[in-house]
Amino acid sequence: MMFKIGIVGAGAIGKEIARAIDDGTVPARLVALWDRKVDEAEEFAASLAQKPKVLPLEDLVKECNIVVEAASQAAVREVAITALSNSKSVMIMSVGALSDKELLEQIKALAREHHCSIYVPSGAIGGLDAVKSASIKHVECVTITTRKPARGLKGAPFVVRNNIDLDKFTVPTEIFSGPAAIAIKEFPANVNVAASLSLVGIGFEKTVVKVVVDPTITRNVHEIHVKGDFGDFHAKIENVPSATNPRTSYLAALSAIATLKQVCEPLKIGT
Ligand SMILES: NC(=O)C1=CN([C@@H]2O[C@H](COP(=O)(O)OP(=O)(O)OC[C@H]3O[C@@H](n4cnc5c(N)ncnc54)[C@H](OP(=O)(O)O)[C@@H]3O)[C@@H](O)[C@H]2O)C=CC1
Ligand SMILES: O=C([O-])CC(=O)C(=O)O
Repeated sequence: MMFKIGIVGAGAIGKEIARAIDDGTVPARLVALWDRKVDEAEEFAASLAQKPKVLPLEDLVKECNIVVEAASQAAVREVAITALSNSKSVMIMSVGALSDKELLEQIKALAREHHCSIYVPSGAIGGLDAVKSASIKHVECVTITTRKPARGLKGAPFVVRNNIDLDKFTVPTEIFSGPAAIAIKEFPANVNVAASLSLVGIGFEKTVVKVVVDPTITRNVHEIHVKGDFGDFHAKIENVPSATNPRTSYLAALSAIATLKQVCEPLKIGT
């Protein structure tokens, strides 16, 4: 069966995924895409060989069998519920939205009822396979420290509300430390990775997130530490920011592409 994919959100991640389907990296058809900037989406769609239609969510969902959300946390509810209610699987990039337990339970129930899947790519981090395995037994603590240059944190609600002038920092400075449940609301476009980590590990309340503004780096760095019955796990990734959105690491788009490839191919590797 040739998978038919629709993408909601044609920004840094959505466009990269679209190009990977268009050039055959993902063995599927890109049937439709949607973005609230409709004119830009039309122009982008026309630049692709597969000429996907630009359709609002309700229509897009009817055309495809996998719906990709690459828009925003606010879009997740509508995208996931519309897709799953129409018996279409969904891949979610704005994972922070799943800290809402009711929403998570609702979409899991819909997926079961309609025999569909909800895919959450590893995004901008590595090591979720190990954390998932470790979590079969007792895990004591999970911490993720996210370091970004000032431009990678601009506009975050925590930064805006506290009037933090990110450009004034001359040395790496921790501006936030707290549970993932709060971090993903305060930094919705910066720490979706902490949501994925919470979902596979010890949950949104116990996972600790630290956010550091670092004027000495140009990359988005995530460091993970996990301790449990299995031993200790340390991982550090230094991500190149995407060309069009400095908050988003390039690896997040590559991870989405790799996940779609895995969905479309028979061989599944990794925990
Ligand atoms: N899981 C992970 O590891 C990672 C997840 N992310 C998350 O993935 C998502 C996509 O990231 P990215 O591509 O960099 O973001 P961009 O801002 O580059 O692109 C998102 C696009 O979707 C549009 N959009 C937002 N809401 C809607 C909506 N309700 N309906 C239609 N279009 C909408 C935006 O329009 P407008 O510009 O008008 O808002 C924008 O064009 C973000 O939520 C981001 O935080 C990012 C990095 C890593
Ligand atoms: O891309 C990154 O480095 C991480 C990110 O923005 C997120 O998880 O929301």
